[in-house]
Amino acid sequence: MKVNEPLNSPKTSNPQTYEIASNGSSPPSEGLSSGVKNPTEPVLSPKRQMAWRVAPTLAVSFKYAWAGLSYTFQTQRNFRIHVFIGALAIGLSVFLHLKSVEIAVIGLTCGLVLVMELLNTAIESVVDLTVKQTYHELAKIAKDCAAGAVLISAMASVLVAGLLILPPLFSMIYLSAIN
Ligand SMILES: Nc1ncnc2c1ncn2[C@@H]1O[C@H](COP(=O)(O)OP(=O)(O)OP(=O)(O)O)[C@@H](O)[C@H]1O
Repeated sequence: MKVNEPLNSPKTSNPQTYEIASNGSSPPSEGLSSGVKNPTEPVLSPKRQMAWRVAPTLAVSFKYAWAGLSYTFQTQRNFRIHVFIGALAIGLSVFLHLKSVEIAVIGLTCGLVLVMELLNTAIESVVDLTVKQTYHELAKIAKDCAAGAVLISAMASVLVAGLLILPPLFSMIYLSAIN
């Protein structure tokens, strides 16, 4: 796609043009060195000029991350259920003296479910921000796919728990019943 000078730049009699790659990536900056600004620059700038606010320090970044976790915990029932089940699974793994690598796999799987829930919440918020209370087929696809991602991760965690936790748990219950 041919792109002329950015809208906010002064018009010249011989406007320079550059090619935007068909895959959407930005053109090389060397070709823009003669005063023609790349219109995508504010978006791609490390300073993120499109952002309303950028966290100035690492501590502030953590504060915002905690705010996201806190929001999701308070508003999403499924997230609270997954936190509870995850804590239970890791607690049981330690109680049953599973191998370190097994506890690590269970921890990673529980973490994956929580991450998916957080991303699901983020996507829901962006979709609601975009379409508000109107129906849109693409909004439905975005939300349904995000919910599907959570479902897949939850099913994987059930499989992992079934393989790693249930056998030693049942043998412990069986042994304590016959003794
Ligand atoms: N703006 C919209 N346009 C079209 N369909 C929508 C829209 N908003 C929601 N939906 C449909 O309603 C379903 C439920 O929406 P909701 O916002 O509660 O997402 P959800 O993933 O079910 O939420 P949660 O993860 O909290 O259970 C979506 O999966 C989607 O199919």
